[in-house]
Amino acid sequence: MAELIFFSGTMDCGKSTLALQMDHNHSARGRAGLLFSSHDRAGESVISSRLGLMTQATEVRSDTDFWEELVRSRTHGTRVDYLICDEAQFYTPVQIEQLARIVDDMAIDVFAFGITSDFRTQLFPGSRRLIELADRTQVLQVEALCWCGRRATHNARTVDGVMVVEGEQMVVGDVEPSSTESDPGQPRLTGGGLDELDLPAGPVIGYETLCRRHHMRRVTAHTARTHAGSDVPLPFDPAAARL
Ligand SMILES: Nc1ncnc2c1ncn2[C@@H]1O[C@H](COP(=O)(O)OP(=O)(O)O)[C@@H](O)[C@H]1O
Ligand SMILES: Cc1cn([C@H]2C[C@H](O)[C@@H](COP(=O)(O)O)O2)c(=O)[nH]c1=O
Repeated sequence: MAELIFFSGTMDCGKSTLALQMDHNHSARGRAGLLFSSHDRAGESVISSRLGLMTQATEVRSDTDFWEELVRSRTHGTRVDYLICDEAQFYTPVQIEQLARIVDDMAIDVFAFGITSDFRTQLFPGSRRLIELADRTQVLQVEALCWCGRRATHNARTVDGVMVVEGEQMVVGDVEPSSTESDPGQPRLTGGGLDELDLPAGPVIGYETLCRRHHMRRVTAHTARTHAGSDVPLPFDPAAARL
């Protein structure tokens, strides 16, 4: 029986790696798959993993109709047994419904990968629809960690190193290595969009995975280091933080 499975987790927990591994394992057994992604950090029409793997994929745009895509593929005689759908948080709810219909009416497996919530801890509309419709939602086993060592459950956005809780829901970007204060290679925001070629113009946008406690208290690795290096107490009770 075909299934719609949503593999979810925070940023940087290995979703794209798993997406490429699943494609490899299924195709190695003679199954035929189609790969999709949307706004991958590495550019258009690819699925890229931080482990260095990168594979060509069809870019999902706001007007992409998965049902039409599949009908077209089949009309051209292409066999399709499964779909790999990365960055699924960026798909529209209607596109998620198309994926569910493909599972039920065409008996094609759909493996979707994405983060559930944004930097404000609110569900992406596409992820919400996936949680509502998926046969199974599977949280990835590999856990991203908060700077405090706890399991990271939330994604924080930083602007010029400062955690923010307001702004556009979608800004493509990467997690900052916690050891660097300011990475000139990080994406910058210019005029409402992301433009890596125009580095000096806008603020530096970064992401960091945090536990809920530190997300709610807005304590990033940088904030914690700053406070640890001074006499200023952390903005919370350290005894409570150990709980
Ligand atoms: N240099 C490295 N050595 C080993 N593992 C790494 C390295 N860099 C990244 N990873 C692994 O890759 C994971 C991120 O994989 P990726 O598929 O890009 O994540 P996601 O798609 O969830 O954002 C990290 O959690 C880590 O486990
Ligand atoms: C939290 C959050 C993330 N994003 C963007 C940043 C990245 O481009 C992707 C997530 O990619 P990953 O492979 O899971 O690391 O989503 C965003 O646009 N808005 C957010 O709130």
